[in-house]
Amino acid sequence: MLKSVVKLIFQNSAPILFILLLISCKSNALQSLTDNDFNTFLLRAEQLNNSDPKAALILLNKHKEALNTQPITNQVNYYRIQSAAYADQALYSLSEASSELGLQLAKKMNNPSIFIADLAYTKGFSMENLGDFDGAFQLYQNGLDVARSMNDQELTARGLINIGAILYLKKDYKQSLIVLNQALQIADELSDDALLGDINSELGILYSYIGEQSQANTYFEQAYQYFKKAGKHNYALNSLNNVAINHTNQKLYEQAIKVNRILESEIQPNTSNQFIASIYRNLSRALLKKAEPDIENAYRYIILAGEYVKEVEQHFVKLQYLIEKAFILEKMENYQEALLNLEQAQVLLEGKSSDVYDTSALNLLDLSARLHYALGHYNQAYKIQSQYFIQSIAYKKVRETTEIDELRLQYESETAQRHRIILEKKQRLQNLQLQQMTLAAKNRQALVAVLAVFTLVLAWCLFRIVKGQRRLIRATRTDILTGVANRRRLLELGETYFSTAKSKNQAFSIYMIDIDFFKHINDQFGHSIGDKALQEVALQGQRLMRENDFFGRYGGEEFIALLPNTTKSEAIEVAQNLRKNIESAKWKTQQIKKLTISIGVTTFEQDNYANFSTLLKAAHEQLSKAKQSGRNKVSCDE
Ligand SMILES: Nc1nc2c(ncn2[C@@H]2O[C@H](COP(=O)(O)OP(=O)(O)OP(=O)(O)O)[C@@H](O)[C@H]2O)c(=O)[nH]1
Repeated sequence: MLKSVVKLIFQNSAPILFILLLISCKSNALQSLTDNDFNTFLLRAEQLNNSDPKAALILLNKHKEALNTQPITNQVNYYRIQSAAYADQALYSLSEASSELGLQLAKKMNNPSIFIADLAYTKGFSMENLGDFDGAFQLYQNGLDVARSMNDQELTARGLINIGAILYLKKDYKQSLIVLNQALQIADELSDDALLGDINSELGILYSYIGEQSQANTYFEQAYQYFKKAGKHNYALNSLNNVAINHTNQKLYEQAIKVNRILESEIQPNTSNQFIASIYRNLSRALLKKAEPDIENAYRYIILAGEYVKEVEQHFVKLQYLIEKAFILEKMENYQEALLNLEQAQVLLEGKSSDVYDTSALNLLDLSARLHYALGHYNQAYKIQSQYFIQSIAYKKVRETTEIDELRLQYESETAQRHRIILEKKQRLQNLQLQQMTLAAKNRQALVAVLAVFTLVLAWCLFRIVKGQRRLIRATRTDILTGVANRRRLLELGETYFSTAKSKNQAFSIYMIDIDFFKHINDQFGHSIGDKALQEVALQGQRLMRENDFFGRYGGEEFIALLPNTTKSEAIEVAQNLRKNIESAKWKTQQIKKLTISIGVTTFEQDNYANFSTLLKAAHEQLSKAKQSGRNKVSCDE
């Protein structure tokens, strides 16, 4: 079965070794097999592919001679398994060719078959990895049509996962989120651990793309657990690799190093080049960036990674490797060699217009300008820096048009950050130009004009940065629908209140609040009335809490209240008061005659809970108890 969504794939040794093995096995090939024997062998190959794709390929090749005598369905099935095994070894060109053979043969079949969907996904996956996103998207869509027409839920979910991945690669994050959630719904119904692992992986990557790194980590960790449950060791390790990359993205370099060391110890002779390269590249990056950089080892690992990158087919991996290496060489003050690496990277970048290359292109320009500056090529540095400035603005614009509001703000902050860095660099260059121009007295007037423009741009950009950051802070803390604090803000505050309570030895209580039978409101009056009800409850909830308490929306129809310096008995009293007031409230939304809420209460006192998340979990449990005991109730911990 194709595990199409995992981006870093395993179990591949050098293709040359693999070809030698194929040749050596050829002499043992069976000349002919009965239909039944052939089917049994295909089943074995498919099972083997789960644990060792390389061995599966050897087995498949052993029976290649018998293929021509087989019915068409068996032949198609053969290519389906073979192409999946190639993809699992990150041998994408071979996988693409094999799945194409399967699809050609499938045209001759009398009945439609789910094999076609599988083959289309595999071919699409290989194309995706080779950089052809549009082609891949089309194939995923074809496969999905087949899966749907045959009413195959698992394959439908796989199609959605594939499409979700292409969507985020094409920066359509909102649509990607929607499609992945459709897949999640199916996977939940099927309780399919492997599928759930895949979806969590993809959601992790999507969240990481939109800058929600801690949420991304949660998804990667969940993916790890699902894959372990599904017995997919390699995929579980892949999720761990994603965790490590995420740590690096979050600047948690020591943690990234720790996870990478675990991954390093898991490298086997048949681990894929792509995966080994990824571990070494990530280690190198973390070693370079940690508080006390270990440049020597960072260089050692990037060189090691280079040995494996050579064998990797993915253009993008090769490109990133060259840029990463140039970053290290810069730190080693080996500017010339760093530039040589960037020149090679530039060659790889040429003709690539896909969005995926945007950040690499920006990194390349940024570093290149720095290197030229360090080498004293000031004009060149200035030119490249300006190019960087223009491209990063264009990059920002493309993003702004395609994203939902909150995401856009996220990027505004990133762009503002980039602008700040550009400004700093521009300022450095400006100083430099100043020196040059001072020497050339004739150009003094021009210099003044340039400086004036720069100053204006500088002031304008600073103004934008401050404005953008303020807006961002507000938006990232507030729930869009109700205007009260959102989940992120609540969790941040909860952690703070918890540590204050712990250090001052004070009590701290929290409520987990849920509207009873809220689904009925949506079902009866529609979602927009449901939304209004949520807004009103949020308003009332905020109003009915005491001055120092904090009330916000946790998500869906769930709210949380944080009550610092509040003992259990006080908390219960306030909760009952809140519950009664909601029960008897008059609602502005006419359709709502009456609403009740259930409240789970937990109190931290005398170190009874280790941290905020266990306190929150306990409040959730109490909420369930309140629901079970009839709703419109307050339940508290012992
Ligand atoms: N209108 C609206 N509905 C939402 C929103 N978020 C979640 N919901 C709905 O809230 C409902 C929650 O339903 P359930 O979890 O089944 O619970 P319930 O009907 O409140 O019943 P109990 O909690 O068991 O008392 C679902 O129908 C969701 O679609 C939202 O932002 N707006």
